[in-house]
Amino acid sequence: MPPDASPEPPGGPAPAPDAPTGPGTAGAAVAQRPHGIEVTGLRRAFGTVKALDGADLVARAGAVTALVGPNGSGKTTLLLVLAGLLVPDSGHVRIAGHDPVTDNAGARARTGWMPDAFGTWDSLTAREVLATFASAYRVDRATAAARVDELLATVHLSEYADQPAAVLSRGQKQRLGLARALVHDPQVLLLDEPASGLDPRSRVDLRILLRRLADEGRTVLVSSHVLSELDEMADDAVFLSRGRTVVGMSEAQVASGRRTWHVRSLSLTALTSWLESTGTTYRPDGAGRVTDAGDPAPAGGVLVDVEGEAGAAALLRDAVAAGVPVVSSAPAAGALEQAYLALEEERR
Ligand SMILES: Nc1ncnc2c1ncn2[C@@H]1O[C@H](COP(=O)(O)OP(=O)(O)OP(=O)(O)O)[C@@H](O)[C@H]1O
Repeated sequence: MPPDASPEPPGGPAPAPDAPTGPGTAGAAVAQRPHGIEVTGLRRAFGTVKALDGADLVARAGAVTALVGPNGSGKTTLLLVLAGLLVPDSGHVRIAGHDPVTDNAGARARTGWMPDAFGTWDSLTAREVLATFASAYRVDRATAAARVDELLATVHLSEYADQPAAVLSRGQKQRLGLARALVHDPQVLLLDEPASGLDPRSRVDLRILLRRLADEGRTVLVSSHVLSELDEMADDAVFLSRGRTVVGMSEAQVASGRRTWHVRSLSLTALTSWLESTGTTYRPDGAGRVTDAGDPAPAGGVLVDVEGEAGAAALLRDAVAAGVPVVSSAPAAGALEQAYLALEEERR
């Protein structure tokens, strides 16, 4: 049996979650909900390798938080500890107010975990896989049957409901893994590289679903190497490096940092002359966008570093006021990617 496919959480079956969504109960449940994820000073070593070396993290309820870091920085180890599947050496963890070490069942009842590769029992049908997990989480039969059908539809697997999981493609298994993570209506979602193996349509669906789950008041923590994807879905970001949190940022902080913008003009000469006259440094965009080698005023673009979105707005305003025929001005890369690269640069 794959390690992540255990139907029964370690420490015994989880009690039913305390976040009912039925009519008349949701408001009270939301009001009582403890908030998000809190991690302080988390350490976990494998022999001499310090996978987590004093990591701190806060992920808010009602928001999608991106967990970002290079290979081997400890993201999966952190998610395994949060999911109650790995005991830390030291540190403090709260999942919706519950400690996964001292109250493993309580924490896991409130946590939906999607590993980077979802191992299923290949002889069970997709419906049976979800029903088995629902039963392990003590979801009552009638509720479970309805929720399984609803989740299969949500992840576009209804037509495979009665097919053995063995026939599912990698991307379809990922989607089944996402449904599995949601089967007990958890308050906190932990997703390790959820988009890997998904086709473009499924990635868009995933983004919309995660936004909806956060809007419902859940805490969503998602790791991915595809920063452009995280950019589009995350409200906050936590950067991990060598087992430590290097920085936690809100969306507003990420947007206000120094970033490279790509500015394109109908006349490259007019643009570069104006930038030089204002003392603004720029770099060629490397795109070879000159439209006509013989054109005395070819169109083209440059890269300019500016302070946040306010700096970009000021640059555009001043260029247009000076008569530069600007046709576009946009970030050269996503905010998370630029923040990540800047941090990497600092660490060298
Ligand atoms: N079970 C294990 N036994 C020994 N070392 C481990 C184990 N799990 C993780 N490590 C080590 O701990 C460090 C952190 O690994 P982890 O998988 O948490 O990183 P990651 O940020 O998820 O990496 P990636 O982005 O490549 O998935 C790495 O040096 C890794 O080799």
